[in-house]
Amino acid sequence: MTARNLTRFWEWGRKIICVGRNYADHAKELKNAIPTEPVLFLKPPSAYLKEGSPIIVPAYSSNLHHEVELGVVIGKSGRGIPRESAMDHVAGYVLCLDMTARDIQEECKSKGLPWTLAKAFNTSCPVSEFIPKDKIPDPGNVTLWLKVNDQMRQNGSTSQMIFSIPYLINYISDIISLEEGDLILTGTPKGVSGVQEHDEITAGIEGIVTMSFTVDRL
Ligand SMILES: O=C(O)/C=C/C(=O)CC(=O)C(=O)O
Ligand SMILES: [Mg+2]
Repeated sequence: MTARNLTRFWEWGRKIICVGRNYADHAKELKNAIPTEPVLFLKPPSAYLKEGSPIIVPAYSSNLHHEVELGVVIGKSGRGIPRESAMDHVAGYVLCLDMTARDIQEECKSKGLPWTLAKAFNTSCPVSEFIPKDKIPDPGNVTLWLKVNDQMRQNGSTSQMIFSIPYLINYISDIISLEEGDLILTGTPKGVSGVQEHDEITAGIEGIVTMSFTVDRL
């Protein structure tokens, strides 16, 4: 695989590994305890969505939430990757939305069931264009923002992450081997809220990238 192909990594069919509750202010807004180790879940590659196509609210949900997140694109495979060399495995970044059927997630949590229906549905992972690694020299200190219909809902810095990107790469790769083209979603800052059919979501990494998606129902 060449670096050129990696700019369309979402077509490779690789894993999407998501980290939850990685910002204390978001954990608190959903009344969760601050985690002492990363909370992980997965999305399938069919969750990817590129600009130009709408986010589809799952028919079984009436409370779809946005979560803006920094995505880390893996460029070099590995398992048990030491924290010290973790950044050598990063090819670049994307801005991501971890679209979440919050009502279904609450139901799953109360029944002790996995979050698959809430997190892994088609179009649940809108992504920006690929951002080469050198465009973000310090991914631990960028501002993520998200607006719905031009109203600011989320605005936070990756400096607020509980577990850093090197920590996450080390932790995840001890459990799940990382491959070229995998994507790690690093969690969302506070301000998650509901979206409706016809809403427009705009999000950005300050000074680096912006993206927009509309919301639709089938
Ligand atoms: O535990 C909850 O109620 C919700 C957790 C999440 O949805 C976690 C995330 O996806 C996140 O923090 O980004
Ligand atoms: Mg999330």
